[in-house]
Amino acid sequence: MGVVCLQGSILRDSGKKGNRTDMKTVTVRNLVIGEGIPKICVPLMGDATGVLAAADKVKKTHADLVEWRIDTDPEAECVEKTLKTARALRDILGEMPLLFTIRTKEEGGNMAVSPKLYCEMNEALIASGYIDLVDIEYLKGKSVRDGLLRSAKVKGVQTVLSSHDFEKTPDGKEMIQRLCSMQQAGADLIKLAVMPKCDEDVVELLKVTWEMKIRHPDTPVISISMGKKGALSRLGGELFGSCVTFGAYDKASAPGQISVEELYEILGKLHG
Ligand SMILES: O=C1C[C@@](O)(C(=O)O)C[C@@H](O)[C@@H]1O
Repeated sequence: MGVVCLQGSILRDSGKKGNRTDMKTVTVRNLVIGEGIPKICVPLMGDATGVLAAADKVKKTHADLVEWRIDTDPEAECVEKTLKTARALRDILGEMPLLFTIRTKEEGGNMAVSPKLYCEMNEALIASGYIDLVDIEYLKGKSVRDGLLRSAKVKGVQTVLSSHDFEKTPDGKEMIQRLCSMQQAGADLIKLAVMPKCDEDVVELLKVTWEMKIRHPDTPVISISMGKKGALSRLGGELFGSCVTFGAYDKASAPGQISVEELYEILGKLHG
């Protein structure tokens, strides 16, 4: 543990003492991600009827964007039905950005899916014109992720390369390497969610996030320390350099999520 030295090296070596960073931003519809208050993303879970009803309600909250967790839909494998729901979702959301996510079992989600179906579902949604962002799991491998990154680019869909560890928090060096590899793969946003076992794990994730902001600011980062212990990582993104925070509406999609309205209030207060 402890590969990242916050006070001593990062600030001095980078010559970036103070608030300056060259963090890039990503604009999705009217939403600028990567500057100011972290954007609040509300996951939508369950079957099509539940997702559409929740979308209608979430639209009236302070959410900035929504994540559609298709892996929580028992009929997710029917691509035709998913496209129909995507269209209805688009109509409800209007200009609110929509992130499409298949969170697979390997990464803590609900769907055991072959690489072939993973690609087919994502390709269909990318081509549909109904989604704005797509989550691509980094560990699905180079050919899967490169193919999807390419298709998304062609269709103007923005990409979130993601990596999750629901068991532990890897050491700082490994987390930096993972984030840098995802950055080099060419995603628009990169996301790392890990589980803390102790207080130091939370601090380590925050330090890693900070190091990315100072040393590797070319891609906006989303970082999460999950569970109750990691709450600070869902609130302190403006300082540490995490540009999106996931907040629950009625159902949390991961341990430790804070409700959307509570998040809105606290983020506003922290922003001052
Ligand atoms: O990757 C993430 C982050 C998350 O796991 C969280 O901890 O808030 C929630 C997921 O829905 C999302 O896809």
